[in-house]
Amino acid sequence: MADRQSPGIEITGLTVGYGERPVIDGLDLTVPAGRITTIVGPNASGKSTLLGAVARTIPITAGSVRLDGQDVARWGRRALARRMGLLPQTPIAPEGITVVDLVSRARYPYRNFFGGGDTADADDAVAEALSVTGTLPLASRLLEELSGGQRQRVWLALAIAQRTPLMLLDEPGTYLDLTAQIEVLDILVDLRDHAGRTIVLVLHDLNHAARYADHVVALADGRVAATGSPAEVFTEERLLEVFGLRSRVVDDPVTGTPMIVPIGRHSRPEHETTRPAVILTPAHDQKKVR
Ligand SMILES: Nc1ncnc2c1ncn2[C@@H]1O[C@H](COP(=O)(O)OP(=O)(O)OP(=O)(O)O)[C@@H](O)[C@H]1O
Repeated sequence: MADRQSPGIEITGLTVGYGERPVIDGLDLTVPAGRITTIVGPNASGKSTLLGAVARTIPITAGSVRLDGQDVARWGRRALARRMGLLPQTPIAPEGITVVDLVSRARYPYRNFFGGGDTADADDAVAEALSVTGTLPLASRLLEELSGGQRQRVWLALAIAQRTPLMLLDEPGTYLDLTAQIEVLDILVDLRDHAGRTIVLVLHDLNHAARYADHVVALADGRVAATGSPAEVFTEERLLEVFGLRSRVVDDPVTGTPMIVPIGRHSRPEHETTRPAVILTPAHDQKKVR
């Protein structure tokens, strides 16, 4: 499944934050090579900060991130960008850029100082990325004129066109309808299986994480609260502990992986509903019915 180029990540003693107080303090974590790892956790638990620290878009205070056993801090920008690509939660594009021009920027790390020197298959990489993400028909459109979901697909195309052995994706399903979210996750499985990529993605949808992850990392308050297979991490006890979420965990009828059924304050099994339904009619004429 994984080719020899797939890097695993080894994070040791990672401390990172934005001011005085670190968001992540002394975190140790191993991410397996050639697998899909999902990072889950409540809002503000440090998921994006962790991805940013791995990709070096956020400076770290202490600790190390090693890829293939090598400290990424020693690599220059281009060398790093040939090994890993980060799709952030809210990527920023220059104004007035077309889809094809934006996706072509993925090839920047392979060009030399004069703008040449990319591998012969550069055009293929861009065309293939546009094709698998369904954005080929949008190629000549301006990015700012696209819908949120179309834009999200274009950003994914950019990450794919970079052809890095390690892909870091922060909520790649944002703005996408359910069919498109599943399609994106299926594309990531293809990239793992056929291109041997190591994929790390932040997901809020725990059922998607349970279905698609080989490995799950649950963060809480900047620390690793649980790590392991979906079956190991997604238990009713852990979900309560990490997310404060009451739930039932059952077998997904399609895949057999854990399926999380949340219990809200107003969730009651139908047979326990004893209150009579109220038919809303003008106030003077309300009837209660069984
Ligand atoms: N640029 C920033 N400057 C200052 N504090 C920040 C910055 N970015 C994030 N933080 C803080 O760091 C903490 C972790 O944020 P982070 O974005 O990593 O969480 P997250 O788990 O990805 O959250 P979410 O699920 O809401 O996207 C939060 O308390 C947040 O307020």
